[in-house]
Amino acid sequence: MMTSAPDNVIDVRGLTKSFGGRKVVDGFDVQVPRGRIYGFLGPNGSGKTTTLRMICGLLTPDAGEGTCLGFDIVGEAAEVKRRIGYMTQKFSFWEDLSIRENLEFVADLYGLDRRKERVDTALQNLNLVDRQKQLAGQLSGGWKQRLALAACILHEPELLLLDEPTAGVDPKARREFWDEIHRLAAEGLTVLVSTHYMDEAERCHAIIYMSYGRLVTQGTVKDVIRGAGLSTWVVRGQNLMPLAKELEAEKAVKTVAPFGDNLHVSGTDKAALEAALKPYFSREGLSWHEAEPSFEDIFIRYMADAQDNFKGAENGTPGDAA
Ligand SMILES: Nc1ncnc2c1ncn2[C@@H]1O[C@H](COP(=O)(O)OP(=O)(O)OP(=O)(O)O)[C@@H](O)[C@H]1O
Repeated sequence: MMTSAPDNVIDVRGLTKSFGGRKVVDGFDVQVPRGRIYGFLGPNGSGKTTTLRMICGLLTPDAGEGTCLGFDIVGEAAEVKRRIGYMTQKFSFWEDLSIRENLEFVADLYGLDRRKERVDTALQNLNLVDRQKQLAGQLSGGWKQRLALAACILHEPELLLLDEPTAGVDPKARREFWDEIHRLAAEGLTVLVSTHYMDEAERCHAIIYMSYGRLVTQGTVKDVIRGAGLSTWVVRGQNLMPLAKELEAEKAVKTVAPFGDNLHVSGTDKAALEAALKPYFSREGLSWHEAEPSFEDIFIRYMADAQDNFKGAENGTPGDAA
């Protein structure tokens, strides 16, 4: 068993996993310090769920090693599972039980002591007290997701692994959910949360970006934006899509993305990008200015890079390209 720095709640190295001979996680390293919220990003199928499942002892890696909460993720998987809260993409409830009854049921299922106290605390923390008698089957997406989080924290875990917990819920419910995540982190809970939402990534202390089973970049949002070495120009005008097509054909242009009446045009070689765009500057009806790349520009860039690196891959995983 490897030793973990005590402040790193998650410390895994070289995690590798194949399904049917196809490598979906490939030598993945990650360290997450205690009390921090880490966002886990990457395109669909990049291996995030598989990684989360290896970290929490639900899936045995083919190679690599590591600790979660100081326990070996393979040899002591049962200890890891006992101490974490894992919210999967598709959580389910007993639809004809009330919110309170669902939580009581979970508490009984896991043989938890202090059942009433735990359920009351979870209801209070997730603002579910007034709705505790409502049937789970009648709840909207946002309330269901709150109930799922309440069920996840009932056993007072030290680490929460959340797999796209807010997919499909409205911005207000998402904001409330994130308020709760920050409150829990302030109490010392560590959170690793996979998401496709850029605004959620920006709410994290740091992010980890994975593509084709590999770590691409990690750090604070600011670090990641700076480290991407991307230059962005914004062009404003009407009917920009034909122009977007022209710009995409320019070698120095990595990505072109429309935002209302604007196009964000990005490249990794600042001078080459400016030289390529110069002939367009004099076109009538367009105004150009250089801008800070947005977080989304960075991710579109990384996705474009990954596609270049794995050209020929049949359905978007590294094993396909091999
Ligand atoms: N049990 C399994 N058996 C076979 N293939 C699997 C299994 N689990 C995952 N995969 C495949 O591994 C790849 C990575 O999947 P994974 O769910 O880890 O990605 P993800 O990054 O979480 O994707 P998403 O953002 O869409 O949830 C996908 O191609 C998926 O089909």
